Amino acid sequence: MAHTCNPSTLGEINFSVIGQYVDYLVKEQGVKNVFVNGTTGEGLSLSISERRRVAEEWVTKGRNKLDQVVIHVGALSLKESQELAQHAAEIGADGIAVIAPFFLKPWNKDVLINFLKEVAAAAPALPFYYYHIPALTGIKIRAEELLDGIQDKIPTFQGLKFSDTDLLDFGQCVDQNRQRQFAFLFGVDEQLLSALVMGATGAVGSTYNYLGKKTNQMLEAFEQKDFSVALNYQSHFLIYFSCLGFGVSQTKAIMTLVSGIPMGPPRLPLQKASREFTDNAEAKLKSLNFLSFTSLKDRNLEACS
Ligand SMILES: CC(=O)N[C@@H]([C@@H](O)[C@H](O)[C@H](O)CO)[C@@H](O)CC(=O)C(=O)O
Repeated sequence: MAHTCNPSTLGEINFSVIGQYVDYLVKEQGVKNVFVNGTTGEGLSLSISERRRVAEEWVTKGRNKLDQVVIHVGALSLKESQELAQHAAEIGADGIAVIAPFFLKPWNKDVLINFLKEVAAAAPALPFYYYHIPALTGIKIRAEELLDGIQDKIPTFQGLKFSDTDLLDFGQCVDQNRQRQFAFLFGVDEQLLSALVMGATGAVGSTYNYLGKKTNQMLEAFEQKDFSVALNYQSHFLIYFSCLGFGVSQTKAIMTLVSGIPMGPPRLPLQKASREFTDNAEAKLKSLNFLSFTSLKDRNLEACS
């Protein structure tokens, strides 16, 4: 999500750079799938009308350029979630994703499914993804448990966006659904290689905004069974970047440095990355020759916007 650069205000969204952002992802990073209004995009910090407008911009500006625009429509209010789901269908999005409501919480799998089912029903023609991110929602229901029989309740269920480090749970999700054509999209970028081994079919993450090209090279090495090259990418780039800091504010600062597109500060309660962080990041990026990209490769990666 791009904001204007005035940290003393609410952090208004700078819609005008979304077209440029699409072009950057496609041409410079080889990323043609986007996940809009999720964690990195601070979707839960936006008003409903802002979320609608951001979704519209990505769908419009991405037309004939992006392969898939999936809109995160999760909200604490079922009605708001349904409104956003319906809106995503109306504007021609390719899918919707939903996190578990995290204030008044579903206390077991069936209750959570009941909530998800009602949201999915508001957009009955759109593929539906469950966005599993327990560290942020506090909902610890295992994804493997949730997936058991989910298509009977949610016929549009298409896959899982798994943003958790529990690779046992992830592996069981894959293993127990081998007969189904689900997408298993992994969301902990620094563990992607391990998740590929467990059967991930794609990845959604913040770092693909600026490491898409490098990650595509890792995916290619993995497909070629060139594991030492793949491991080299994973350790040199993703683990290295985790030392820089992977918070939403830091991602925006790094994205601005690498892409040249002003991402602006995040909205309160998040704080802008410190000057010290940005200077340090810039020096490291320069030493890695990371401040320019040229060629591209198209893979099953999604950037979070
Ligand atoms: C908690 C968090 O922000 N997780 C990120 C990761 O991409 C994360 O930034 C990365 O693995 C670095 O830790 C994504 O899973 C979030 C994401 O996909 C989104 O923005 O919706």
